[in-house]
Amino acid sequence: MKLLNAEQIRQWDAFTIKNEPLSSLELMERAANACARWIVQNTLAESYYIFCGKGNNGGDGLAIARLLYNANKKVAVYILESDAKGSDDYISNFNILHHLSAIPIFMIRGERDLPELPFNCIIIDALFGTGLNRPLTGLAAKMVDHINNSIAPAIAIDIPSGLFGDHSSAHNTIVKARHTLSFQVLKTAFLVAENEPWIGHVHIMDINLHPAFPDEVSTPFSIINKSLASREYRPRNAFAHKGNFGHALLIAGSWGKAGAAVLCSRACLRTGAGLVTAHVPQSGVTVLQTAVPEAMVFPDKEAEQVSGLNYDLNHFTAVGIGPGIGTGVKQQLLLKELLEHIQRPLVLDADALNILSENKALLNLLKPDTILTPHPKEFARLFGEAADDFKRIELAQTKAMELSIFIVLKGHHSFVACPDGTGYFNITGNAGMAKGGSGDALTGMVTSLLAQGYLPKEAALLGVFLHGLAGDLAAASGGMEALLASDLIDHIGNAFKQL
Ligand SMILES: NC(=O)C1=CN([C@@H]2O[C@H](COP(=O)(O)OP(=O)(O)OC[C@H]3O[C@@H](n4cnc5c(N)ncnc54)[C@H](O)[C@@H]3O)[C@@H](O)[C@H]2O)[C@@H](O)CC1
Ligand SMILES: Nc1ncnc2c1ncn2[C@@H]1O[C@H](COP(=O)(O)OP(=O)(O)O)[C@@H](O)[C@H]1O
Ligand SMILES: [K+]
Repeated sequence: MKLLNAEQIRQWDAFTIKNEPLSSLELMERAANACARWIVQNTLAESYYIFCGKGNNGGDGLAIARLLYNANKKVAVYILESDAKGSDDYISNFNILHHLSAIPIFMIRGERDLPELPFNCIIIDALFGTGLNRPLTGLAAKMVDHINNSIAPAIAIDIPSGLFGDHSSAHNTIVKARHTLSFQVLKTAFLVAENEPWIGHVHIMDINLHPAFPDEVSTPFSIINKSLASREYRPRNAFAHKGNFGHALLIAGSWGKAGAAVLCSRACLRTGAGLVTAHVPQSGVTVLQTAVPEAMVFPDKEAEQVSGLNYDLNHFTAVGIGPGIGTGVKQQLLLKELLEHIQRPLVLDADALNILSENKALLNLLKPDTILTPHPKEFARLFGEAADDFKRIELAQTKAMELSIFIVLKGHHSFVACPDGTGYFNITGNAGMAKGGSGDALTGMVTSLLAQGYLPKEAALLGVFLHGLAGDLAAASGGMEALLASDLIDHIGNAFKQL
């Protein structure tokens, strides 16, 4: 699913108005209806304090006020006064509301006009939406501070006021919403960690924008959703044999970190690879053969670390390297040798990435379409710190293009930067996965898909989606706190079944 920017969402509104056709006021009514319905179904409050600007976001707020009143809720409306006369649809809704004398409307001209907010009210934030074009200052910023200083929860309409949809809002004054009710599609602002303090729980209201529009626009970003993942998925042929599903090689583990090799291998097998060989130090052999009897083991000549490649890499259909290997001289030499000789699809994770960070010249050895799976710290070590999350995403895209590789920037919404300049945000996964071992499972899963013949882009997108979905299914059955990477791996099968 394409990820549209604020301007494209505005164009989608206009396209719907022209082609459905309907009036913009009717579309606003549809949006307000969806929000009011959600508010009635999901909240119980003594009263609703609705803060409105004079643009269309404020128009939404005025319509919501009327609909909540019609649903027997106690409402009061506070309008941020400005020199602007207000958008047409704002004015129409203001006139309708004005005639309903039962709803009190207050104009806020100065700080003294700000109402006291009782603890048992709900604040509806309809001050600014996607039309925000600069950070809030003056009375608007004071109003937001006033909302944020209240203990009553705020529900933001479309986007918390003060937040930009498509770029960083660091240092802005922004409404801290408990819930955000947004329209039709996710905005980029909801996908980055730096906005977590403002957006609360995001709920997407379907307002039936015209389905033909997304096909007409091109966007660099997309969302990995179930339909995209299902399109990538290739079910197994009934007459298949293990030779059809490739042979994955995983180079992982060191003394005290044999678990990384176990998790990685198990995830690789659970994702469907025909054969899995783990190259581990000798100390890891018994651990691996006991914990994952389905995997074959290639014991290194060293006891505590992997140190060399004494086999033909062409024997394997895909290779994953990094989890728990350490960053010593021998591992550095091993990685260099691997990068020089490999002719197969490759995934680099964890310590393999840390070695690259300390030996940047190795980046030039990366073959096209290699997949790197850094978390934000590993990414910073590799490519430098970014000023904010949006800049980090931009940097990932630049580097993916420059080096012709895939970069899976891991996080709550992992971002897959592709060498063709496109990028994909994942929407599965949960905070239960924020625990050592989850990343090792991802390495095994992506390597497994590569081994089975999925193209690197397909493997990265499907792997990230299934990994998050398996985490979600595991969390649904055992809760987030208790979630182990092993539980995630045990749910990979159920994740496949949902495709
Ligand atoms: N037909 C449509 O276009 C629909 C629009 N919808 C709503 O319309 C919103 C967008 O409405 P608008 O484009 O009118 O924009 P806003 O309602 O976000 O308001 C923008 C207005 O505020 C001014 N402004 C921007 N930044 C400011 C700042 N920092 N300080 C003071 N003033 C500032 C702008 O000049 C503009 O006049 C969406 O977020 C959504 O809530 C929905 O009703 C769905 C349908
Ligand atoms: N809060 C979260 N929401 C969704 N996914 C998460 C969250 N925290 C971690 N993850 C996922 O778990 C994995 C953690 O990987 P990583 O940081 O490399 O950890 P590890 O120490 O297990 O290797 C990533 O795929 C990441 O996207
Ligand atoms: K808002």
